[in-house]
Amino acid sequence: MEYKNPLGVDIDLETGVIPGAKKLVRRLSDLKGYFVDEKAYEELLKENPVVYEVYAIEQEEKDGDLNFATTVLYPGKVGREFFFTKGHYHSKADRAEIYYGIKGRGGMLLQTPEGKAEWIEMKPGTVVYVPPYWAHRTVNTGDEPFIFLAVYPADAGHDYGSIAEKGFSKLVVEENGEVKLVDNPKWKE
Ligand SMILES: O=P(O)(O)OC[C@H]1O[C@](O)(CO)[C@@H](O)[C@@H]1O
Ligand SMILES: [Fe+2]
Repeated sequence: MEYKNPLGVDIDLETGVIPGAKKLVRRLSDLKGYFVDEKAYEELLKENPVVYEVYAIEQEEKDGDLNFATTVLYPGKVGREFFFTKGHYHSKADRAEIYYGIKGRGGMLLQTPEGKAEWIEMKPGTVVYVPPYWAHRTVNTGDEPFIFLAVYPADAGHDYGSIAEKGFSKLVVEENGEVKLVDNPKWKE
């Protein structure tokens, strides 16, 4: 029987970097059509800031194996919408996921395929259980990088389709200095 080698790796708790991980960078230009305020999007696109970076250690997409990744989600807004990750369902829809807050302030927006949304605030030490079938997006509501770890089935996959098309049923915005969940005007049942 051939066994894979165990791995121990230290996450840099200040920067979120995982040594030896695959790095993925998402700039504002990778998020075209995701933010509601298109005018504000076009304006900020002139700087095309990095919105988030992912450091992932991923296995072959086999049932029963696990991936883990840190995401460094930078502070910022497009109009009144806080910076967020694209958000996705899993290609194998019944795969769950665990998130763990490492640094900064933010939260997770989750939603069922029917559009029922939940918001879970996250700070260092928060563990979030993402149940099977729920789409999930992380949002930086603070003014420093929001860093978290995610552990997910190696065969979960990422289904971006319907979120890229319709977004989530709720937006996470700043209103009078508060974090508010408001209905997404673009959301069509
Ligand atoms: O894939 P998204 O929605 O852009 O999120 C960024 C990353 O966050 C994770 O959910 C966990 O780090 C990755 O699976 C994903 O690629
Ligand atoms: Fe996921």
